[in-house]
Amino acid sequence: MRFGAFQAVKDVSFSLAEGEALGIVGPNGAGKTTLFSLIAGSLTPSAGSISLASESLVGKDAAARCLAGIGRTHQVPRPFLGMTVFENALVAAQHGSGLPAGAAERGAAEALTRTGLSALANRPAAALGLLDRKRLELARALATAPRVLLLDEIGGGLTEAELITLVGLISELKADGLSIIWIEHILHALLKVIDRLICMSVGEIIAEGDPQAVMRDPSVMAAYLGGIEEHA
Ligand SMILES: Nc1ncnc2c1ncn2[C@@H]1O[C@H](COP(=O)(O)OP(=O)(O)OP(=O)(O)O)[C@@H](O)[C@H]1O
Repeated sequence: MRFGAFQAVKDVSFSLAEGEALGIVGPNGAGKTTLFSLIAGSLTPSAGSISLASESLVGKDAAARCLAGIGRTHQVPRPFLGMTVFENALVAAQHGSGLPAGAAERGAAEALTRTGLSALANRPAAALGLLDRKRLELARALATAPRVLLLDEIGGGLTEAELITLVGLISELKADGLSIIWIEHILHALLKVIDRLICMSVGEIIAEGDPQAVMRDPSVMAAYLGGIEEHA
């Protein structure tokens, strides 16, 4: 992926097994969010291919990829602030799940139950605190009925207790069979969930495999110059 002369993601190749949780770490500017945008279709790569369950996603825009099963949360939650929590989930279900009206409504309600937001369903999104905004960001992604869930630094800014809640929730989604790719700087939270870890640096994958082994990799330590938890 090029931004002018700058190549933000280059020669990155990996696969995700069904039901697998894959973590992605890497210093700021490594190209992690750009990679998500390439998968979700909000950026078009200058070269390369991507497929979901052996069906090519090349040429499909972000809306089509969402319908195909790519759900995404953003680093900074972007709810429709003037809408209620339920309306936010409903819009996501109506536009992203491909389900007929009644089923989309049930899907939205289920996403709120799943994320612990049912009691706040009629609250305006603008009134939510950070953890609930993160929950809503996740609920909106779940309401699109994803097969693959992309989580972009969903743990950032949360207290330790809030992180425990979030990790429990993501673990449940994984246990239900959802395939997950999670970009996260908060390593101890990430390691509780993931099966495999990729480390990116300067647009490339520099290590991949067993999470503990990746964290011990000298090239990963060098990329961080001093440790990941401190970096967060
Ligand atoms: N729209 C854009 N135009 C120009 N450069 C961009 C654009 N988006 C990202 N970049 C650059 O591409 C590089 C990778 O950015 P990206 O946001 O993917 O990194 P990241 O690994 O997600 O970082 P962080 O951990 O800080 O979120 C950065 O140098 C960034 O400045």
